[in-house]
Amino acid sequence: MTQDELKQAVARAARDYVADRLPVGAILGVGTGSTANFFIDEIAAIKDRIGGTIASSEATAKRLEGHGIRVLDLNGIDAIGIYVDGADEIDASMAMVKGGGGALTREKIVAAVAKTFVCICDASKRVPVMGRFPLPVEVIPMASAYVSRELEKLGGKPKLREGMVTDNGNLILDVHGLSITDPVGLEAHINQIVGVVTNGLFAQRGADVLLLAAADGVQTYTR
Ligand SMILES: O=C[C@H](O)[C@H](O)[C@H](O)COP(=O)(O)O
Repeated sequence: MTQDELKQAVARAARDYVADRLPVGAILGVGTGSTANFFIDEIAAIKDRIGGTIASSEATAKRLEGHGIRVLDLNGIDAIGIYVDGADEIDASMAMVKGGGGALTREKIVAAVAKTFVCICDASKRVPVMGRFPLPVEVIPMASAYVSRELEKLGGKPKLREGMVTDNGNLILDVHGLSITDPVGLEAHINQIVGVVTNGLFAQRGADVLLLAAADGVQTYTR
């Protein structure tokens, strides 16, 4: 199976998960990226039972609206039942690296509000130790050089993502060369550097459910 076929399979499994578990009329959080895009296309078929969605990026909002799926303002709602999103890496503790598409901050906000975080991935994303995928860090533009120096002190090699401005008007530093053996500690440590908006480690609030697609089918893991 190609990687796209695996993404399609896991997106279908996530649609079924939502159809089974999200109460009719409840709010669904929707992630960003190529796997999330397959999921958005799948949920068009069940849009009448979804009360509305919270999008984790402008691109996701546009795709949802293209299917006639209602996109709401997070400030107008107080609960999200399920949040479905992809990841760049996920480890055995269900901690993730996210932000390959630059949407990490809004994704982290939606994840914080959601009752259940369902991560959807193909099997290539599951790793024993995270860090091979460069860790994205969203920074306030005027602080990018300072934050880079601070990240170097942690042993990383930050690289400014060329041509990328986030939906929030900020920059992304991709930190190479980390071996993330303490995801919770590293997430907290990087987030306290002045000028960092947030980093792509989702460890303090990891996934609750992982739907993982491999050639022999989609497996479900729970935290
Ligand atoms: O900012 C992007 C998100 O964190 C994505 O969920 C992540 O990069 C995975 O994307 P994809 O499904 O395209 O591999």
